[in-house]
Amino acid sequence: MAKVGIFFGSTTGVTEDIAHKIAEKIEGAEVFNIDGNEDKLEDYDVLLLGTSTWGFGDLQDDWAAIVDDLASKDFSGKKVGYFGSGDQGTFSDTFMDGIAIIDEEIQKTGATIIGKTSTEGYEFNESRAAKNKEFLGLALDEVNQSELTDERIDAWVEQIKQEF
Ligand SMILES: Cc1cc2nc3c(=O)[nH]c(=O)nc-3n(C[C@H](O)[C@H](O)[C@H](O)COP(=O)(O)O)c2cc1C
Repeated sequence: MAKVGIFFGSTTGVTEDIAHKIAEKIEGAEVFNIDGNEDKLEDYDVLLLGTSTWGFGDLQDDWAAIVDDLASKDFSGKKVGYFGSGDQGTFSDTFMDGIAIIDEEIQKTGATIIGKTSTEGYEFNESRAAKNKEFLGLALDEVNQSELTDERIDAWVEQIKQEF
């Protein structure tokens, strides 16, 4: 069975809670704060990377501290999925941008990206994490659409399990 590692960066705990919810649905998955655990990324076949976005389109601080190191890693043979939390109302021009900043580096590692999702059902102007009506990963908005979070997680986990 594929070894699944879930790594989050979270400033106020929102993405951390989401990481644990995802872990509950994937047998054997292990959860880590990316802060201090960057070296553990190597140990898993499937990496689920979770971040929030701060400032205007800035990566969450703990990810920002290590994101430049990612490009030098060899993740060929690994599958990588992204999940993020953001606010599509107040930050409608930079919704979920953090995911895209991580993805730019992961693209250099040889990993296969899994878990893209439709942008249908969201209302935002711009997102670096959205292309051709698809997000690079799972987009969650606990500020404006918290009632949709559980069903979005369920659907995404079912989707990525098919892609492991
Ligand atoms: C000052 C500030 C800036 C933010 N900037 C963005 C942003 O640019 N894009 C976005 O999608 N969300 C933005 N957010 C929303 C947070 O990313 C969101 O609340 C997130 O769930 C926080 O997750 P965390 O506690 O795991 O860090 C911002 C929130 C605050 C308070």
